[in-house]
Parts: sequence; C-alpha cells; structure tokens
Amino acid sequence: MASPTATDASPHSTYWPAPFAPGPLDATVRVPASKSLTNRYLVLAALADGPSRLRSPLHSRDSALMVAALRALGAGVEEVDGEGQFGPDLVVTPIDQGRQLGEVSVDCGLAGTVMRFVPPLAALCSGSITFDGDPHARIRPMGPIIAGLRGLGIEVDDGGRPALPFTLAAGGSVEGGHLVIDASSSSQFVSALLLAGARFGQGLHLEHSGPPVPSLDHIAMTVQVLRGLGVEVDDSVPDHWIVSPGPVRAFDLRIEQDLSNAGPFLAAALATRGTVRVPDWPAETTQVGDQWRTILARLGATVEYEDGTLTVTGGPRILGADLVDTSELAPTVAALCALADSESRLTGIAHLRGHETDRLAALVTEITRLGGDAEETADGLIIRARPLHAGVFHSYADHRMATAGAIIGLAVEGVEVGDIGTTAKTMPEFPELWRGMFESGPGTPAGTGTH
Ligand SMILES: O=C(O)C1=C[C@@H](OP(=O)(O)O)[C@@H](O)[C@H](O)C1
Ligand SMILES: C=C(OP(=O)(O)O)C(=O)O
Repeated sequence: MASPTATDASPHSTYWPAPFAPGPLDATVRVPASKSLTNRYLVLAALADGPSRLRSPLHSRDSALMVAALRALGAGVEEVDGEGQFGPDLVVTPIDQGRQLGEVSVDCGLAGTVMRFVPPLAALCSGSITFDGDPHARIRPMGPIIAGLRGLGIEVDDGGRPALPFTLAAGGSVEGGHLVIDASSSSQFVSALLLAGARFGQGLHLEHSGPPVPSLDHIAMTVQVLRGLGVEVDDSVPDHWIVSPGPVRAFDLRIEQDLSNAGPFLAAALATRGTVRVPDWPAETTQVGDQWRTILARLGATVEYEDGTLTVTGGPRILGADLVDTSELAPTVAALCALADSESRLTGIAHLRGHETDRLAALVTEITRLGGDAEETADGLIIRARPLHAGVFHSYADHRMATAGAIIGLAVEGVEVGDIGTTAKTMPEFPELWRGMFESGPGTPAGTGTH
C-alpha cells in the first residue's frame, strides 16, 4: 500500500483500495441529509422566533462545525431521538442578540457554509468573534463577506488580508440597507447575507456587481428556504435580492437527503453498466443534485423516476458531453468523463479553484496520474477518452475528490484513494455505503445492514 503524501490532508491518512466491480452493480442506496439544507436551516433556527426542530439532519464534519459555531454564539442545540437512519434530530433554541458573549472563537474547518454563513449571523450578536479554520480554509475566498460586513458598518480586523482568520466586533444589531458585493467567486456570499438579512433593522437590498455569480441553484435554494419560513424576498431583478425585515418563523421539518452526495452512487451505475436506485428522491427540490437526472442521461444512462425512486441504469458505454456550470457536481461528472469513450468539455466552473482544493488542478493531476487525458481551461476542463490504469488518486482534503477516485476505482482495478476519511466532511458513512452497494440489491438499501 502506498504511503500518504502532502496531497492527502490527514497526517494519519492511509490509502483506501477502491472496491473494483468486475460486473454490473445492482444496488439501492439512501444517503445522509443535505449539507446545504442542514446548514441553512441551522442558521435560520438560530435566528428564528422560537425553538425549531430539524428532522433527519446531516451529521458530518460540516454540520458539526455549524452546530459548534451556533453554540459558541449562544444558541442551544440539542440532539433528540428521531426516525432518521443516520443519526438524531436536532432541536435549536435561538440566539439572544442582547447577551454579551465576550470573546468567542469559531472554527470553520474547511466548510464554506460555516465560514460564509456564520459571520453575518455573528454580526447580530454582542461580542468579539474570531473566525479561523483549516490551513486550506485560509486561502478560500472570503473578501466579499469581510467587505460586505464592513459595508454594513461592522468593524472587522483581518490583519490587512481579507481572509481567515479575522475578528469582528459585533454590537447586537445591524441596520442593513443597500449593499453591493462581488459574488463572482462564490454564491455563498449572497446566501450568507440573505440568510441574516431579515434580522437587519431595515432588511437588506443586496446587489451583485462583477462577473457572473456561480452556483445560482444554491441561491435559489436560500430564497426558497427563507420564503418557506415567512421571510419576504424579492429576486425578480437579476443580481438584486431584497429581503424585507421581519421575523424568521420557527419550524419543525425533515431535511431531504443530499442529492449531490447521491451522485457518486448513481455514477456507479454508469461506471459498472449496472443499476442504482435512490428511494425518497424528492419530487420537487431546490438541490442542484436534481440535475443528475439530465446530466447522467447526457452521459448515456437511462434515468427513470417512479414512486419517489430515481433509478439510473448505465448504458453499454459512457458518452462524453459538454456540460455548463455543474457546480459542486463537477468532480463526480469529471470522474465519469474520465471513463467516457469520447471528449467532454466542462465549462462555467472556474470558481472550483476556490473550493476545498483547487479542484480543476487536482482533477487534471489525478486523472493524468492514472493515465488519463485531462486539461485545464480558463473556466473548466477538457477530458479526452484514454484508457486508465491502476494507481493512487489523491484527495487533497476534498470529499468530492475522494468520491471521484472511488468512482474511477469501480471501473479500473487497483485504484487507491488517499484519505478516504475526508468524506466525513459531508458523508462520514461513505466507505460503508459504498461497500454496501456490492451487497445490496433491488430492495435492500446499502448501509442498512451490517457491513
Ligand atoms: O450554498 C451552498 O450550500 C453551496 C454553494 C456552492 O458554493 P459555490 O458557489 O462556492 O460553488 C456549492 O458549491 C457548495 O458546495 C454549497
Ligand atoms: C464546495 C463545497 O463545499 P463548501 O460548502 O465547503 O464550499 C462542496 O461541498 O462541494
């Protein structure tokens, strides 16, 4: 077995022999709850007008960091028994804006949703609040949040470098009003400010100015989640979002499973020419992962949706495709394109360079290491058909790099993935669920038995 290198974050990381599938898989899989929905609802529960309950929420590193951040800001977060397959429900008691917190530290880990969503919420508290995270978190884009908070009149000390770590002096209220930011490096800057906006004195008129905002589905999710909790949001003019001041209604709701994280499992159907079913697929959703229906069909799969189950069956070959703005789905898509028999062009994903790692560089390096043909462009990737061989696929502390390596390993014998534990960022159960696909079938969801 290979030994760890600097491209696999954990000093304790080992290489995970990716299970190879000599024949078609036939599996049924349920995955844990959506990171994006869990962390939005956690933030909104902390701002709500009473206690809220998240049913079947995500329990992963990113959600645990969010829970710890909210507790540090004075919210109560309690685990209570629920019906979720992947852990307890969460009951949240909101923050008390007037309570003096003194000096507080928030660890953002590598979670974009924590480093971007929590500072505007923290600005509504009273105290000196310091944000920091993993070494790589210190180079993820943060400027627009820091500039945005300053534009709202909040004092931020970033030592002259607009990035983590930084400290904000929160005075218990934010007046709000009109604010212009450049959100071209992440949609999370918009979502972050909108989530807190209703609790600003005048609400918020947020305007984006700059190159296009990526990952617009995630902003649509934020808007819909806010509206569902009684917050008025006007998004009728492109690049403008107007949040009216008012209460955030306390709630009790179930969190949908993470459709982006269902992606690698569905991709297994294409990689092995098999069939993978995901039950409880929402009929309507704001999750970007709903795009699997069209993306996987473009790559040659048959996709059916019946009685709430999405069924994907791989074709005789994986087709290359040209796909635009696949957002957080891109690493999974790229893994399939590396197994395709014609060229693919992925565009509109330049901002992936600011994700958990520089995903464009990482994908090119790791696909090339396995003998593939991948090239970076200004805003994406070109991946050409070329047979792959055994070898190591490094994960760079990036859960979606690790799952991309696992997908390739289904079809290419002898792939070893660095630091598979990094999948705990959003899906700690990944290795178990992945192995479970080999023992699953039409009726037995992977990961529900003992593996
Ligand atoms: O708001 C969210 O929950 C997310 C927004 C997107 O961020 P970017 O706009 O930075 O791509 C996405 O990639 C990330 O995984 C989750
Ligand atoms: C970009 C991602 O995460 P984050 O929320 O940390 O930005 C992701 O999960 O693909």
